Amino acid sequence: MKRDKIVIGSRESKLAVLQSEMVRDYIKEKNPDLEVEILTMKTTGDIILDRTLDKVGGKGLFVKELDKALIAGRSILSVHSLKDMPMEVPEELPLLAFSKREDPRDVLVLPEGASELDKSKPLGCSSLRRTLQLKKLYPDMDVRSIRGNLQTRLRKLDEGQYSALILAAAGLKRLGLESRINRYFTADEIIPAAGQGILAVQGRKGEAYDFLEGYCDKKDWTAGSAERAFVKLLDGGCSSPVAAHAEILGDEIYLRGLYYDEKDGSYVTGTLRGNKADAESLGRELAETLRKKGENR
Ligand SMILES: NCc1[nH]cc(CCC(=O)O)c1CC(=O)O
Repeated sequence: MKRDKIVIGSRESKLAVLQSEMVRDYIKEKNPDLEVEILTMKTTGDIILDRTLDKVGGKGLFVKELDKALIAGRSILSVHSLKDMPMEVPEELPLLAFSKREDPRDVLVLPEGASELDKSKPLGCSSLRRTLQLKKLYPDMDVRSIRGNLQTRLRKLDEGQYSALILAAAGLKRLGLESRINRYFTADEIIPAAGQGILAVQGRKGEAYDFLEGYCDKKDWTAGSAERAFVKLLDGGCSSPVAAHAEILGDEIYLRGLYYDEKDGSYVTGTLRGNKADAESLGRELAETLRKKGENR
């Protein structure tokens, strides 16, 4: 059946809509006769804003409502930030494609007009992954949790409650806010979340998706898959502090991982190199190695 219209499900934040529009624009360019609509909705993660994500608990806080729309046929695709996706996706809602990755690094953002870090105020960040790694970089500073979408967080920063925020470069760059970045953390200073900077396109089993042809970036599909295999083995969700980052250099994959030990609140990191054809098994191998390293300390 030839379709003349499709609907993309999206979170309703400015960044989420912008990301869905990026996928829409690709589809429109390749399929000029196809009408593409974006259906926005609020997710649990957007509604509960008074607690950090690890305290809200559960997996898939940013995806459930989009899954429901897909299953009910109100949409044919969902566009997500890959890093917000649980490691297990429902069998009937497979991941179809990963975008080319935007800058995967975390960055420091100062209040509007500030030129250096005011160490008397706390750093603001929303994840335990960042909090843990920041303690090593800024041992003499407090870290306080901050929630809400990017615009909300930046407003709180500019109102003077925080010395700086730690955010993903990807979101800021997509929103045209790159000029607010004061410092980039290397992937060794702060290991990014698995999938950071990649968009995931999710669909419904049994549908034809020829209109998406050519969208998936092979290199970043490999990198994202290795990162997710690492996290999956350690059973981390979007709110877990597990971190993983993969770089593809020719035929080689270079993996970095962070494993957090819930029992004593400490973490270990490590790296692994191998052939990119073994991306997922290398991700699992690094996860096993780090779990043992954590347990034997
Ligand atoms: N958890 C929210 C979220 N999900 C994806 C991004 C950034 C975009 C991306 O990683 O692709 C952000 C904002 C942030 O962490 O600063």
